Amino acid sequence: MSFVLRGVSVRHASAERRDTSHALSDVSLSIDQGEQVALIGPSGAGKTTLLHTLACAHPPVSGEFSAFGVEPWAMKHTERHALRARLFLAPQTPPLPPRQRVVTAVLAGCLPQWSFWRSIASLIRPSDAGAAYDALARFNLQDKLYARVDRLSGGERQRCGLARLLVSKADAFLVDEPLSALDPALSLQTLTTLQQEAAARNATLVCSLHQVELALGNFPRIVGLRDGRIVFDAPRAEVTDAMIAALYRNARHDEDGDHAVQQSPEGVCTHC
Ligand SMILES: Nc1ncnc2c1ncn2[C@@H]1O[C@H](COP(=O)(O)OP(=O)(O)OP(=O)(O)O)[C@@H](O)[C@H]1O
Repeated sequence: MSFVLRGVSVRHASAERRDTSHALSDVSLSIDQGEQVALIGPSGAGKTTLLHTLACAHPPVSGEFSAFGVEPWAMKHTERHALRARLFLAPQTPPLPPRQRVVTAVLAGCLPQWSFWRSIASLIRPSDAGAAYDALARFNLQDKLYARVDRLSGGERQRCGLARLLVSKADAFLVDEPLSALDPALSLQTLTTLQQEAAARNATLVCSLHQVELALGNFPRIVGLRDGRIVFDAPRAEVTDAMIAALYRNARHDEDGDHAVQQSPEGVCTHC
């Protein structure tokens, strides 16, 4: 089992003190090694928080959480650090130093398995440019190997961040909205590459997506989150249009207070 959460609640350390709500509330979830799971839900639902919790970045305020059979928050800091090397968290906006060459940025994905001295040496002369080239080629970015990161487009930067994941040796890929800067054709190609890599090494893939169609069309298991809670956790064949509509229903009222607005997953008002 990759991850087990039982009644997990998470509160952001930077949340306002008077704000007593939780970013995740009473979340229970089990994810097997090698499973591929899509997280969907409206903005602010808690998808990123859940991914960060799985990556051992946020300690739960209550509940039980284990990753690969151990409890990260009961471990020593150094042990937890070692555990994190098995988890690759790909944020929506990858933290790539702007003046760095793409090759160096991609090879940062190897740092958890490299020695200190090899890591330092690779900053001066990339120690495995071939691996970076191969990873970039899977996203059609091989010609950017020696480009500077700040000369990449948003979509290229996003795929450069994902190429890091390919060179890592992680056992779980935790990927936050990997397609937000990509056009539809590139989105499908990028998602396919991620899924193929996860399947080839039996890595667990948990991926948050705003593209509900892509989630339903490509992932065997769908978890719907809203207001920090799991609304449904089902095989894709069991996810109905009504479940999706309820997940994204926006019950806010306009200024007159009498016009309930419903939003589709793409944020288009379907009521008017
Ligand atoms: N650093 C933070 N400090 C305080 N509250 C936060 C922080 N990050 C997120 N939150 C709050 O936690 C809740 C869940 O946010 P989260 O980013 O996990 O949602 P999300 O589903 O990933 O949203 P989106 O689809 O917009 O990225 C929201 O209410 C958000 O305002």
